[in-house]
Amino acid sequence: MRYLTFALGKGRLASKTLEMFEKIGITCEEMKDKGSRKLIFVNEELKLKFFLSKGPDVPTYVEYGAADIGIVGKDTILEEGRRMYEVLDLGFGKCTMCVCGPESARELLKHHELIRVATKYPNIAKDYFYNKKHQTVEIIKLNGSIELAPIVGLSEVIVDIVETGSTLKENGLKVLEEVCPLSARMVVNQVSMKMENERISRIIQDLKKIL
Ligand SMILES: Nc1ncnc2c1ncn2[C@@H]1O[C@H](COP(=O)(O)OP(=O)(O)OP(=O)(O)O)[C@@H](O)[C@H]1O
Ligand SMILES: O=P(O)(O)OC[C@H]1O[C@H](OP(=O)(O)OP(=O)(O)O)[C@H](O)[C@@H]1O
Repeated sequence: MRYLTFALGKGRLASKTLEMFEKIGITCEEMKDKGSRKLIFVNEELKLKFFLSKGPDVPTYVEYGAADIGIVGKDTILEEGRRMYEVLDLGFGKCTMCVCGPESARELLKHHELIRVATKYPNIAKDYFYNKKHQTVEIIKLNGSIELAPIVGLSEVIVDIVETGSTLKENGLKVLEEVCPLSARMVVNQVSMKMENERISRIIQDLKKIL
């Protein structure tokens, strides 16, 4: 039997992902060592391999078949646009993609003014403004601390993830429009879904029972 390989993001979703797999008997003791710098873990008995990558790289590993299965946020799926099957909404990592800014930007959005939009998610922002709202905007890609942009005058608004809303609140910004709800998803390589259908379907069925 060949190894079934899982790509997991190193960030926020990691601990909930491991908890979820543990509930259906998929475990890897070694992975629980938080201090470890190891990136690949093997469960010889179950013939499983897990590796830890940056969240946005999970779809890349899955599309190319370096991983059979990935666990990743819906935001990353939308942003990366990779060819793979999205098979399950895992129900954790819930948050919302939003257009945010100071209250004063509400009018600019309403009147479809040519505004600047700072974001870590340029494809999601483009799709929202161009395809859904038919509004021309200038998109500026940032890599983090997105809330800074409207405060320092880089952009009028941002497109970013809102979970509790505290980052917005502490920086005097508001949700102006909601783009889409997000949560963690299980994704599967298209060839693996055929070649390893029995094992993968079993995992999906087991997960469905506990979700
Ligand atoms: N408050 C939040 N901020 C960001 N992401 C969140 C939040 N709550 C849940 N998520 C989900 O967790 C996923 C992983 O978030 P994380 O912050 O670990 O980033 P990442 O995708 O690994 O990227 P990076 O390493 O560039 O920060 C996100 O893609 C998103 O779906
Ligand atoms: O609504 P909240 O609960 O406050 O969470 C949302 C914040 O968390 C994320 O940032 P992250 O911590 O990943 O930092 P970064 O943007 O600097 O990478 C996101 O980009 C928001 O800034």
